[in-house]
Amino acid sequence: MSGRRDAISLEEAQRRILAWAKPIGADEVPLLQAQGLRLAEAARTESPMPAFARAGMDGYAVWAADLATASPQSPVLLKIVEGDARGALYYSIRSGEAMRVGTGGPLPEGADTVVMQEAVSIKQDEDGTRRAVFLRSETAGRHVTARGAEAAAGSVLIAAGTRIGPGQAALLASLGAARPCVYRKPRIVVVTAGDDVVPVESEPGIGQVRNGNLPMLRMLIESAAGETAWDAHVPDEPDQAQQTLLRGLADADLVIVSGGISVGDTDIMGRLFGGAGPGLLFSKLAIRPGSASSAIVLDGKLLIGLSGNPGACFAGFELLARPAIERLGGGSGELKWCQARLAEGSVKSNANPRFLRGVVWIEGGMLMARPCAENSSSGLISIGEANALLAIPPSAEETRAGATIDVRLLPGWQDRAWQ
Ligand SMILES: Nc1nc2c(c(=O)[nH]1)N[C@H]1C(S)=C(S)[C@@H](COP(=O)(O)OP(=O)(O)OC[C@H]3O[C@@H](n4cnc5c(N)ncnc54)[C@H](O)[C@@H]3O)O[C@H]1N2
Ligand code: MOO
Repeated sequence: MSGRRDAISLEEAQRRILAWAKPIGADEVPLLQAQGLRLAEAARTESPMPAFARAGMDGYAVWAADLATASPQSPVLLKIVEGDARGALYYSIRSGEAMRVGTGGPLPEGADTVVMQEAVSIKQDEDGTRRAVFLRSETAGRHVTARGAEAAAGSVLIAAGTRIGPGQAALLASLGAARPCVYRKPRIVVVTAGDDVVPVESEPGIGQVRNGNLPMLRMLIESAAGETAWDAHVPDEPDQAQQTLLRGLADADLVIVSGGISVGDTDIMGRLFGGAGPGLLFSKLAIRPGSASSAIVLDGKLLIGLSGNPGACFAGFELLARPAIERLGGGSGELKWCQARLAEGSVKSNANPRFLRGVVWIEGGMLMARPCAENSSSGLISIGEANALLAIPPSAEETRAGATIDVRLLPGWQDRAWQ
């Protein structure tokens, strides 16, 4: 058996994965536990935002027209009427009056403007009446946020599917959403495979390596807002591998396998992808690295097979597993690309698109990119160095410095981009 498999394009592979993956359900959770999850229902405001016209400064609420003629030579004096200490929700002023207001407090009815207290002096008449003295006119509406200035009643403030971060938390809290309804966190089982892979605590024998893909995949899953239900390592023993996979499929929303997926004699997972069974989505991709990536639906669950080669495993996760996890968690799963200028040297093109681990940075307001050294499928160091995947289009020629290429920014890419 040659083990020959038909390659499909990355776009087609992503389409097949996303056609299968659907959000797995939604729950109400305490607001703080919603961090990083996606909102399942749009958040609306029932009242206008803000709900009342609000003072932007500590000072005096006035009717701006009263100050039209104010100047140092001809001050305008307005009678101070009393509000409460924090503002004057139930108070109103008339022409000729001013009222003390605090930052964030409601504007009294009749007022349209706030004058900062630094620009106002107070004068007391003999009968005890206090007057505010204004030396300048003021534009109507100054230092006032109108009722509904941010949003009208009934507006959608956060669209369904939005990931919840600090800004969304502030908004949800202001709406009283103590337990927002969010898409469930996808539960993932990670299975690494191969007699040649030993636990991190062990001393590798000849031809063996430590299991670096396991912590890498677990952290990648975390960065995609998924959670690892459990992980396991299986030796090159088909029955054990099958048992583990079946258990994984029963427990998880998605199973990710690393290693043993190719056509070699010991590639136990590869046998799964070798036949063209009904659930097989693909078993080879026309990309480098990551060409051995595979996917199959078994027992109604998705199983993604990634290369054991660390660099290819990483690329396969970013291009296939991340979109699947995003989609299961209520996102679109669509990978966004932007453009960067290739900074130095030239990059060898291939008959298939290449997705190189690279570094992007900002220089003169432009996004620049360079591939990491040792960008092979088995490369390890470049995974830690990369903050982007650089898409090198297929071509007979090399891609030269100065060319504009598509780049996929990796989570936390800014940390490096500004260094
Ligand atoms: N005749 C063919 N051979 C290969 C093909 C092919 O189409 N025809 N595809 C090649 C490509 S592309 C890749 S990528 C690899 C995929 O191999 P496997 O996924 O089966 O990976 P393994 O053989 O299990 O391991 C490869 C390599 O990676 C190391 N490894 C494995 N697991 C881990 C781990 N958890 N942590 C760290 N390193 C790991 C392992 O020691 C091997 O060195 O197949 C090509 N061959
Ligand atoms: O999946 Mo393999 O990486 O193309 O090296």
